[in-house]
Amino acid sequence: MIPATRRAPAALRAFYFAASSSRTITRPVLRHHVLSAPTRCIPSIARPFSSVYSRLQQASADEPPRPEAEEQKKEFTKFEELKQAGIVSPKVIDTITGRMNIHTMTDVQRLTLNHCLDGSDVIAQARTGTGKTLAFLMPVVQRLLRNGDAINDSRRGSRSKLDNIRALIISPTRELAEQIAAEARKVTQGTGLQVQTAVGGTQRRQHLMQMQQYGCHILVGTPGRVTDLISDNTTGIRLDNIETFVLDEADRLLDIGFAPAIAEIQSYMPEPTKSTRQTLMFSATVPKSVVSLVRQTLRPDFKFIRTVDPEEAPTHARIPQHVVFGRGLQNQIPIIMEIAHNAMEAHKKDPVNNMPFKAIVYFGSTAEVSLTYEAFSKMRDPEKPRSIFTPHPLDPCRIFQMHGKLAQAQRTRESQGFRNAQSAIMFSSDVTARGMDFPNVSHVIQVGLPRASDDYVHRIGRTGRAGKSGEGWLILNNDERRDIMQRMRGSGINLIEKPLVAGDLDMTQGAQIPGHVARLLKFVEVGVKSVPYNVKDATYAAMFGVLAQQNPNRSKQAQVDMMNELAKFGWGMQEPPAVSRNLIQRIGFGSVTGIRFEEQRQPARFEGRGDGGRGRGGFGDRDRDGRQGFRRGEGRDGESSRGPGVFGGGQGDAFDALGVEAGDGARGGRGRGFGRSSDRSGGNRGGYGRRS
Ligand SMILES: Nc1ncnc2c1ncn2[C@@H]1O[C@H](COP(=O)(O)OP(=O)(O)OP(=O)(O)O)[C@@H](O)[C@H]1O
Repeated sequence: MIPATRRAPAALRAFYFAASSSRTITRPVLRHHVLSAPTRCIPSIARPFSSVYSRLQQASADEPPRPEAEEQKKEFTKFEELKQAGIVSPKVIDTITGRMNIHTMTDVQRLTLNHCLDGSDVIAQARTGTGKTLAFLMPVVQRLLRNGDAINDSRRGSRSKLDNIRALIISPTRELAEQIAAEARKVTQGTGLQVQTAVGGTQRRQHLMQMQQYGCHILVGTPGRVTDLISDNTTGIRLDNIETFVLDEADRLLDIGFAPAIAEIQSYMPEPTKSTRQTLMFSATVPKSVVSLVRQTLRPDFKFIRTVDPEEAPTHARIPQHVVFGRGLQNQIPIIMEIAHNAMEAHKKDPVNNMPFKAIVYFGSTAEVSLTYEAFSKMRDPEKPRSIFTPHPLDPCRIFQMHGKLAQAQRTRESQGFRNAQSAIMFSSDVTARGMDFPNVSHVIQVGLPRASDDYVHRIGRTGRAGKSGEGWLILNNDERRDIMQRMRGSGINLIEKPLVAGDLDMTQGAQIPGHVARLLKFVEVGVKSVPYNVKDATYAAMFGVLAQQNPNRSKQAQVDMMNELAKFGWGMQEPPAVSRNLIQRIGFGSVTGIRFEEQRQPARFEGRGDGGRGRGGFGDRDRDGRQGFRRGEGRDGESSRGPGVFGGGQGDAFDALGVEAGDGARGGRGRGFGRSSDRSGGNRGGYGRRS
């Protein structure tokens, strides 16, 4: 609840709605600006930094004064020039050019700097990975240094230090907030400015104590934790002195999920009409709906700066974007494996022209992330001895996962691990899709279309950052070919179709496949079958919503048929997982056939079986020269040799029901997993038996 005194007054809200006199600066102007004489630019850019210059005369003593007339003619492209011209503090520039090794400004940095410095409200749109963070951090820091009083709080008591927050930067995710804070700490090094974080998950008390001890001039946080701290009177955190409010990934923060929190945060700040507080909004995507929203939030004379021509694709032209079609959902994991294998081989053969394989793979649900992560983590070569010393088939590529259901400590570990890895795959939900600057990501692989085309742009933007190379892959189903290709072309994205062996395989039939892919499928088989039953169960349930959203044109019956094929031939289950009848009715799948309901399950004691007890689907024996037959006869491999299990006839095993580890399918060929009774972890290991 927002305290009455802090709610935005009606007059202010009316003010937000006032007609805008903002100016939009788009790419054609930029081209002109960049390519021709700067003096012929539109006025606000043609006098770069002149409007800030007079104020800079009052800046700290280490900034040399410069003649104003000369400044007006200059256009700055190098950070060093900003120092020489006295535009930005030498300390800040020395850090950027020295410690961060960044010398030339990007378009968005150059075009927004003077507006940000002179206190204007700005909304800026620039492609992913083009340095938007520095574009807002540098002026934020410079404004604080210019008004030198910000730093003089060393004699304050611990509580009063918390009402000296001068800049608040909000980002939609914890990892992004931490990343921005890390960059802000670099930029402010040696300036005396304190940067603190307020992110959800953990460490509320610790963050507060740190703020009380060291003070806080720049607070970087997520909407939830920031509202939590400012609405709690006991924290002493106040936003009365905020000079700059930054929304990174602004379009995301203004959408329905975050908008109430952002409005609440604003209600604790000085009104823009009665103060010099500025608001800066940055994103790679600024849909029309957001432009009308920001008119309500920014001052009427805000500047809209775009370095992306609305007629051009919002993704980088240098990043090839491939699409591969699979025969069914069961082809997805083999396709990812083939992409990984091909990229690793290419790097081995020609390391100069091919980056080490480092990929982020996006899915529409957390459950799919978990399942694929489990499968890839547990892949191994069944022909090699099972030991902790046996290398993973994708070695040296490391496997990570990232989604919102992980504990914060694990999120941090996974994120750091992926950041530092030379070669890795991170299976991820959209929690990493925006803003995350993982170095040297060579591939972004999207499994199915994301919710919105803007999400596609942000996901792809995790590769090809700061001028580097990279490639995008989109994995779709055959039945989406026409419809989705048309939709993508409509949004200006040029997808290049790239057939892969693993995409064309009919995994419901015996098939002749090339040796190298057959080998990969062996690894996939071990991995997929090791995924615990509860993970497959959750994934199956989640896919009702995900698939319907990804392709609303597909009939519900066709969708369920595909999901059932996946369970059988992709996950090795005899029957698809059972789902709640209520849920199915609610989501409108009531008339679809082929869905198994929970009441059809056997009593719980018979459910204590891992996948091994049930599976007999798509992965099967291979003959010696690497050809594989997919459709198996029952009883041929480990899982069915033990009987069909809970879904196939209720031959449950008391051991299973008790959750006791009774064997190891890989070793003993008898395939036994555990299930739902007490020890689910058993399902990770058991149950895949004999192979020829
Ligand atoms: N002028 C520059 N020259 C070269 N590299 C830069 C420059 N400015 C920033 N960078 C680097 O570029 C990378 C991407 O920057 P940043 O994360 O700010 O991109 P972004 O535009 O915010 O991307 P996104 O839209 O994904 O949030 C970072 O590693 C950053 O250090």
